[in-house]
Amino acid sequence: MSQKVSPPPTNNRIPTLVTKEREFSWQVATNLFISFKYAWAGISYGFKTQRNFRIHVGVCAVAIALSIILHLSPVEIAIIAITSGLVLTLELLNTALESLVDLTVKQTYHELAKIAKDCAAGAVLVSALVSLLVGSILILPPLATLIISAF
Ligand SMILES: Nc1ncnc2c1ncn2[C@@H]1O[C@H](COP(=O)(O)OP(=O)(O)OP(=O)(O)O)[C@@H](O)[C@H]1O
Repeated sequence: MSQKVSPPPTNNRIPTLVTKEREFSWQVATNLFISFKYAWAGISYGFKTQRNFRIHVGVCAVAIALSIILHLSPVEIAIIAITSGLVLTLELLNTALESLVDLTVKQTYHELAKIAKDCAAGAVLVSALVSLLVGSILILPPLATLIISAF
């Protein structure tokens, strides 16, 4: 089966897409404070609209709190913080990608839209499972010791 292949972009077309002015953007943050404001708006949108994001925030907060209460080593706490941060980051990227797909195809079915959304959701799931595994390995033994010693 033959497939149509587009030619590579010619050199004189590339610079228009890579200018500092970002002419295709509707608005550009003018300073660092405004950039933080928009980043916070994204996190806030994720928290308000995505049930999975709220669940992950809760689970990550409990995992980090437990690792501090159980006096895990700084490296162990850092590992739990990194894996937690990865899950939350991927959840926000998943939300961003969902919005982009919806913006592109609206309410029409498209096989590529399905692949994009399924893969993004899969990335979140992989990170959540790894995070669960890491949390269980580091938190469960000292937690079990604490519970047993209490009886
Ligand atoms: N335009 C589309 N074309 C084809 N399949 C789609 C389309 N929109 C959604 N789907 C399918 O429906 C599933 C659910 O879509 P949705 O937009 O809720 O994404 P999601 O990643 O499951 O959402 P969330 O992360 O919020 O649970 C997608 O994983 C995909 O398989």
